[in-house]
Amino acid sequence: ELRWTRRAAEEAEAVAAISCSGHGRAYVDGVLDNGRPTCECNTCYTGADCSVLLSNCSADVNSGDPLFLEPYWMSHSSESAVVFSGWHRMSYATTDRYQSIELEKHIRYLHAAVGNAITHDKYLVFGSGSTQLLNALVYALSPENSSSAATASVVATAPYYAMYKEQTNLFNGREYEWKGVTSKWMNSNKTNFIEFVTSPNNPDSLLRDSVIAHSSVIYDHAYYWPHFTAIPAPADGDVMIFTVSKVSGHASSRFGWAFIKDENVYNKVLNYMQYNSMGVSRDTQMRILKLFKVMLENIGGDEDIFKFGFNKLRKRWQRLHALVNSSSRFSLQQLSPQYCTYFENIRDPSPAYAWLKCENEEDVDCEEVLTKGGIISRGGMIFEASTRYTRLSLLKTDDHFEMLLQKLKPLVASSKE
Ligand SMILES: C=C(NCc1c(COP(=O)(O)O)cnc(C)c1O)C(=O)O
Repeated sequence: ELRWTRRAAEEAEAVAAISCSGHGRAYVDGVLDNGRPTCECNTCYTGADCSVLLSNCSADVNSGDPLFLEPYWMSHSSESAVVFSGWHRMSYATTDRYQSIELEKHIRYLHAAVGNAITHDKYLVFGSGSTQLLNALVYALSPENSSSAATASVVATAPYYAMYKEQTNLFNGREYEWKGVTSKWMNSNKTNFIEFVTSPNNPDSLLRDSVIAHSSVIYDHAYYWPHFTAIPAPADGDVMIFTVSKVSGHASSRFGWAFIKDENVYNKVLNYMQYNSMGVSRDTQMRILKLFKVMLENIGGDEDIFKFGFNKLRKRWQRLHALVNSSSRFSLQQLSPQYCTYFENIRDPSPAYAWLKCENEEDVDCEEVLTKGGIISRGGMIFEASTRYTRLSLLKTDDHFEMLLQKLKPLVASSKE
């Protein structure tokens, strides 16, 4: 017999029943209109119920907002819901590391089930988003003192995820300094590098490895899941970062984790977390635990989230690829079918992002070419690549992807011989 949870359950179900015409969402914490949460519409849709399609509205495929997984969770609503009591875990910490023991266990179970990482010989630290762990690890891998000779040089191979540079420069620690792209240092006898390696890479989705000998490497495996790539073998880096934003799609829950082999590096990251935020929200940890339990229960079955994500992204990639290949104006990164140890077969590409190149001589600024055609993308400059490239996110809703194709068609057609 439900007692104190009934009102919360009734409220959540009433809001979930607000349809927003399938082009938006209402949330329990949404802005109220006459006491009822309003619909928050997908790009280009408006009206009280998101039923109005704005004319001349741009397709926004800029951010890697992982809404492609929203339908999965809506079809697993009862298993994935969580109710919080008003007194749930009010204490700052019930363990010395602010970390849920059960969530630690389930993260390791998930990696073991997917086979994308070796974790038994590594320490595990949580972050508020993997974004928080990026600088925690730069700090932990930098020398203790700040004598300039020992300052760590932080680098990445272009094109790279801009956060690495922007965050390192903003935090501007005495022990480390952003030193640009790896190509500048390939034959240098300089030491003390910290190299960010994103695999699969953002923006081009290619699998990568370190290129600077003897560097401390931060492997960012945000996308090393079967949704986005074949899993040829489990990753086994000394420092590996993952994020719930891309594996379950819950970007706004702000939860990431790092596996760290070296105990000293691990302790320095814990120290950083103590002074930066005193851990990650336990509300978030409880929610993520529930989500991971659902994912683990469905591994290998018809409701496997990785099957869902892979099939969705593979179809999107195939449709985009066919359109782009129908003329010579644009080209995409080359991705080949590859054997995947998770699906135990050779699988098609299903990248998170399309790395689009403008091939016509006059189209020197590809982002601008698309902007004029009504597509908001992320230009190559941000990734320290040529302006001839721009990134298209394939991670958003069906509305976003369909609008992308609709706006891209006339641009592709405009150069058909
Ligand atoms: C959302 C986007 N990137 C998220 C991201 C992140 C951020 O993850 P969070 O856990 O959501 O903070 C980390 N690493 C890589 C390689 C990423 O691409 C984007 O590029 O649009």
